[in-house]
Amino acid sequence: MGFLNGKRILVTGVLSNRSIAYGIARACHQQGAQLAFTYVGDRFKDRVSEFAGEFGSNIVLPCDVADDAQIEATFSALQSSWDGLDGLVHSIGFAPREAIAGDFLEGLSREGFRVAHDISAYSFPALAKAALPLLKGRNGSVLTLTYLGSEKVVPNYNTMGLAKASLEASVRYLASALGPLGIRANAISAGPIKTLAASGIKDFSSILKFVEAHAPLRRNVTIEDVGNVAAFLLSDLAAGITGEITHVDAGFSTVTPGME
Ligand SMILES: NC(=O)c1ccc[n+]([C@@H]2O[C@H](COP(=O)([O-])OP(=O)(O)OC[C@H]3O[C@@H](n4cnc5c(N)ncnc54)[C@H](O)[C@@H]3O)[C@@H](O)[C@H]2O)c1
Repeated sequence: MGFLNGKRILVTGVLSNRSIAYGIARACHQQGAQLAFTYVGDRFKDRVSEFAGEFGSNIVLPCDVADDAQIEATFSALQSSWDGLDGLVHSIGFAPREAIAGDFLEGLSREGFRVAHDISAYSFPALAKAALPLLKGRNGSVLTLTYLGSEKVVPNYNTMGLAKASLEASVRYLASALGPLGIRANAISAGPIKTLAASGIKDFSSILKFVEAHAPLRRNVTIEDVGNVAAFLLSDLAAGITGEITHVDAGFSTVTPGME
């Protein structure tokens, strides 16, 4: 028996066993949740199905958030397995490579900005909207993943920092829109973790070293650290928390590096 016993949670964004979404799925499974998963692109279907199997799930649905029709189809398909949803995990981010490398203005383009915001920011409220019929009446919640680069300048994060700022604003607007229905919206601002998405960011390993040297806990966080907080935020233990950005970053965002 765990604190998510009987809860049904849809997890997007599992791509590898290093994905933050994988850590979230594991923690939710350990706390007794039933899980469903999405994947992008047919070639990843088998891989995500294997991960789903690890967590006792056979609900694995295609969902490319760039495509409105796929978003709709995901929730119609989910409805044929589940009559309701208690949690939605949005663990999705993408920006074209030139938008997350080097000089901010050199890498800036209308198309790079559009894609980063479309995939990494718009998709969260869009998924929440599509999930609403299933979420209604169950006191559930929606959760996304953000990063410090929205609040402060982080080298190379560039256009993605702008997209994350938009994503964080959407958490507050979603909290306000969904609150009267008893549905909560939150984000975790995770410290840097070596995942496939993170490897797209230039010089990511130097960020990991810097955080380890300066964070109050003198270490980087893991997908277990993030997963455990996600499970808590998705549960009734967090019934009074909404519109909140919770930092799971070993305290890094609280210090002025070099002056700690
Ligand atoms: N790794 C970090 O250091 C870190 C820190 C803070 C926040 N985050 C955020 O965590 C989230 C998950 O990233 P991760 O680090 O686990 O990397 P990851 O590469 O494991 O996951 C990124 C996911 O985004 C999905 N995705 C990309 N384009 C998509 C699309 N069009 N439709 C649907 N899904 C799409 C990928 O399939 C993948 O599953 C992202 O929002 C990322 O910005 C990561």
